[in-house]
Amino acid sequence: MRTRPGSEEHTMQPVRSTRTMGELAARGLFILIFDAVLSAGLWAGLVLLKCSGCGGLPGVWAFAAVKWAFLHVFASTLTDGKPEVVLRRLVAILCLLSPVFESGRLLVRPPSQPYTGPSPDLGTLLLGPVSAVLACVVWEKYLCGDSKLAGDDDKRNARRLLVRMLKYFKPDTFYLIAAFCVLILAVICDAFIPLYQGKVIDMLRGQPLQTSFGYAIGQLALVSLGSSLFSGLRGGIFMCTLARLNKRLKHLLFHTLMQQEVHFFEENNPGRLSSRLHSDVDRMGRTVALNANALVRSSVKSCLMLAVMLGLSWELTVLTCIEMPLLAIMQNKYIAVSQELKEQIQDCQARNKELALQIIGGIRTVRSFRAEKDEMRRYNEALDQLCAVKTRADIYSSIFTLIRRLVSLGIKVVMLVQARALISSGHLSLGSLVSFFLYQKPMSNNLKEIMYCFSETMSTVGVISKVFSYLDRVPKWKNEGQLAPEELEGSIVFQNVTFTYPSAPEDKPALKSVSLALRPGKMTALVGPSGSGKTTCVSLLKRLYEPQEGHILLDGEPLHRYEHQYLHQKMALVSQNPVLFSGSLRYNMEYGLKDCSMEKVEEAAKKANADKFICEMENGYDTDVGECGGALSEGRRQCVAIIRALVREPRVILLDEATSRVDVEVQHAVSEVSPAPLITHI
Ligand SMILES: Nc1ncnc2c1ncn2[C@@H]1O[C@H](COP(=O)(O)OP(=O)(O)OP(=O)(O)O)[C@@H](O)[C@H]1O
Repeated sequence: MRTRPGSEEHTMQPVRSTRTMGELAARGLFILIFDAVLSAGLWAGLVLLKCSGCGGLPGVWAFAAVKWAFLHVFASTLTDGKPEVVLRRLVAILCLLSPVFESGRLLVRPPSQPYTGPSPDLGTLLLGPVSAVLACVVWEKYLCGDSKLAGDDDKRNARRLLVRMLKYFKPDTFYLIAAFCVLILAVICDAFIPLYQGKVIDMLRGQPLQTSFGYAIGQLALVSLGSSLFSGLRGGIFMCTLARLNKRLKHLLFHTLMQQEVHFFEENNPGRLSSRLHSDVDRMGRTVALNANALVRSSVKSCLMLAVMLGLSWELTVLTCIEMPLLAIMQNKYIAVSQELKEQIQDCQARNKELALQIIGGIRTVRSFRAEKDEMRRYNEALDQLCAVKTRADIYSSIFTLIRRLVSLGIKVVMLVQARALISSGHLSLGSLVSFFLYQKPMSNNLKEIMYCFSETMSTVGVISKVFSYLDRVPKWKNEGQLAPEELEGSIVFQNVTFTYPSAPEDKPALKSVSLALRPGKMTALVGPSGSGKTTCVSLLKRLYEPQEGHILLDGEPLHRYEHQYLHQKMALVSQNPVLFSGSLRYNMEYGLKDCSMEKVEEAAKKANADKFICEMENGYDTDVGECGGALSEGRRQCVAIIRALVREPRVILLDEATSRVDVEVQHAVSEVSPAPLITHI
């Protein structure tokens, strides 16, 4: 299997290891000294120019921006142009602390009191660097940790996988453009609904003209109608695009699976492959498409709402916005933990599904050994494991929800206090406050949705990577050739063939330097004790595996030079346990043949002495064989498999203990009609 995209990056030497902690601390100290020099320079300048303040809050923000640029250049010079993340973080905190603190001071001051600007006392000057260093140390030591570099690689990897996933939407570009246009129209209408609601409320308080009241109601009705119409259209187009993507991806994955060598299916059991094909493809398409939709919708809506909210009250907007970074940090931590748990849940679910399939599929064996209780216990244990992981995930989720709600509640209380002050000072009308609150809930929902989309998309990365690893898998077998001669004699030669099953140890070959020749038109029997390699010879002839050494020649040409379809038509196999597919007898008999006439099928059935029992069946050749041929006896299943081989008119027929359960007449008939049968297990 190919390596995961981006996995080569894990071999990169982390920057941190090349620079010691001592060096980092020294660089941090230099940055702090330079910051102190810049701050002292500002105050000295203000004193010399005899300025009473530094230009109010805009001045504080402007100085912070200039300081950021200077400190960043200084940090780059110290680190050969590549400052560590921790140093960049230190610079950012040093520059942001003062303006954020001053903005908060301006917000919580009583409206009657004028804003005085920052004061140059020693305590305030020291507080900035000390809190910045503390914040960086806590972040590095307890929140970020050594896993950060690996995390960066994972994120890069995730981004690459998501970009690749988005490329699969290319054939639906037209649908997507239409969906996003309608989405933006829906969002614009949505964003203006609370504003018009507030306007209508303000009009209810005064004595407005009938016409202007009707006009306001009309505007509200119009945006509401637009919102409903465009939202419906958006949903419809997105779902349609998603269905098309799912179909494409499933087809592609199924096609890739069909190309794989037999050993791949021995390594990956059918339950897991089926789950990848159905649940995982569905999940990855749904997550990426719906999250892209939600992300764009929420982002556009948030920007529009933010603009309207700033217009209503910038003070309340700033308070609303404080909630965001806090929630983002918590969400980030939660994603890291929940992602791991989600993967564990998926693995447990896949195992349980597999176990149930195995037990139900083998119910006859289970019953005949009276092993129901054992199997119930096994399944119960598997369910307990799943339950334990789910409980852990639920506990983490509850703790996260609790903390998130407490933070929101605290901010809401501060907002109410500020709103009261603004209304009493006449800076805010009641209608505007109602509008603001009508915006606030959807705004925070939008932000939550953006964060949720991010975490949900990240948690699907594991699933996407597994599906892509199957899509990228290069089958480990030789490409088929083009040889398809009209005349084929059917002589087979094994020349010094050595073969070890891929899953077996290398020193345990199933065949070792085997040489044999099968002459055309003659019956050859392979006889040997159990495990001596008779079935292996047949599997190699059918190219289910490739020998590691030696050659198998058909009419003097290596098998892989023959065209796939041709080879399997000329060399038909009836295996030990023939597999039939759900459907009619006829469907199973002409399986894999494009234009097979009924006459051919009947002729083959007659040759195998089976037409009598088929005609006796209720619907003759159209009789349903049940799931995997379960409605037929084992002998009849073998008969159908023999007819399936004969209908191909093969030059060589391989009977791998294929007539063990059929009547002597059938056995005789088969050996008579087969041009060159190779019979094993006689
Ligand atoms: N899919 C497989 N993976 C690994 N080893 C295998 C596999 N199939 C068979 N073997 C091993 O290869 C050897 C030859 O097996 P094979 O089935 O060819 O023997 P056989 O002569 O047909 O036996 P029997 O008469 O019991 O059917 C055995 O040791 C068997 O355990």
